[in-house]
Amino acid sequence: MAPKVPNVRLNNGLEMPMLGLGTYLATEEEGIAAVKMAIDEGYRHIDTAYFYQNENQVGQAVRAKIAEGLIKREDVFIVTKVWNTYHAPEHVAEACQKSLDNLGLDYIDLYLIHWPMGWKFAGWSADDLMPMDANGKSIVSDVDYLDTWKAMEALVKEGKVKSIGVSNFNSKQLTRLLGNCEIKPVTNQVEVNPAINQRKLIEFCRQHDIVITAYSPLGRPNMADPVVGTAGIPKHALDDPRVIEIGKKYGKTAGQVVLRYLIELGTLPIPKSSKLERIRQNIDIFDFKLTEEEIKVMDGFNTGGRTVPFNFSSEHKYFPFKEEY
Ligand SMILES: NC(=O)C1=CN([C@@H]2O[C@H](COP(=O)(O)OP(=O)(O)OC[C@H]3O[C@@H](n4cnc5c(N)ncnc54)[C@H](OP(=O)(O)O)[C@@H]3O)[C@@H](O)[C@H]2O)C=CC1
Ligand SMILES: O=C1CO[C@H](CO)[C@@H](O)[C@@H]1O
Repeated sequence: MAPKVPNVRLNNGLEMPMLGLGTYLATEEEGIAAVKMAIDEGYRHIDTAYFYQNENQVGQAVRAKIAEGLIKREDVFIVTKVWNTYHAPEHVAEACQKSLDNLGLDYIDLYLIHWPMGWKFAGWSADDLMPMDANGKSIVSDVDYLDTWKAMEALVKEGKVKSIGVSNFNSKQLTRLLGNCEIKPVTNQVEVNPAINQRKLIEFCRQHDIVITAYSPLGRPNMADPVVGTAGIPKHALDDPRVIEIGKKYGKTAGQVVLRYLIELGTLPIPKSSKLERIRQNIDIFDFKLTEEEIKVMDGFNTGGRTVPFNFSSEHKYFPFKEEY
């Protein structure tokens, strides 16, 4: 039987599976196959984004599994995100509708502001998503994320999305949002892995009843990314003999130990894989627990180094990574 993933209760009373499938760079046939395999293996939470240009594939896979009778729509938690070029309130509803159309679904479980920084609107096609100046810096817009948020709240009221949240927000930005919103964000999706364990941001969010979704939970081993390359990739724990040794004790791989560590931290990891063996492994982490000693070993990898530093937008007034957390 496929492992069952526990749910967490969100601050709006809805539930969200504690682990999901990441899909960045899983496009075309690979994307469809990965999501189908994941659903077969027990995943009930899928993370995508307009920016990934694979909502269509995610939707195809989910709808196929519904048609097969394996799941019902309400059994699966679909997360997608409004991209930086669509922050103007007049673009948010259209961006959401495009995501719904791409997915072929009539509601989104969780819709996130992908980054706090708004960029210049350049169009709706894949080529329009990264407006850059001659120096390779993103061309900004001055939209305030509080205005974007109001448009997100309207989507909840219209029933197009069940929950809303943010991604890549720091604690100051969250504080400002919490002081100016009608609907609280249910999650902040940020990078969390042993190299950047985010203990302070996790504690801050816990105090405000916001769950942390952990992106790049494995530190993107061997992944070449067209946006940030491999330059930002911090040394990860996967090859470390101590982590491999901890895994042996439980009959688990180093990857499973890393993902379990993120669960112990209280986060919701969304590892990406398109390979059946890893899709299976990455969800099979709910039958063991790390000891305090083992958690200390994992804490020892924390350097604060980011896989996704996003430096080309560092001059934006809402660039999030200049604050400590
Ligand atoms: N909000 C945001 O700004 C961001 C959100 N995200 C989201 O988070 C998801 C996960 O993060 P991502 O950046 O993809 O990085 P991950 O840390 O999930 O790493 C993915 C890479 O690790 C490989 N891999 C998967 N499982 C294992 C394993 N058990 N052992 C060794 N290697 C493994 C995958 O290869 P293979 O497929 O060949 O198995 C892939 O190359 C994204 O896919 C996306 O959905 C990510 C970045 C930013
Ligand atoms: O979600 C994401 C996936 O990774 C990309 C580049 O590394 C990011 O731009 C983006 O935020």
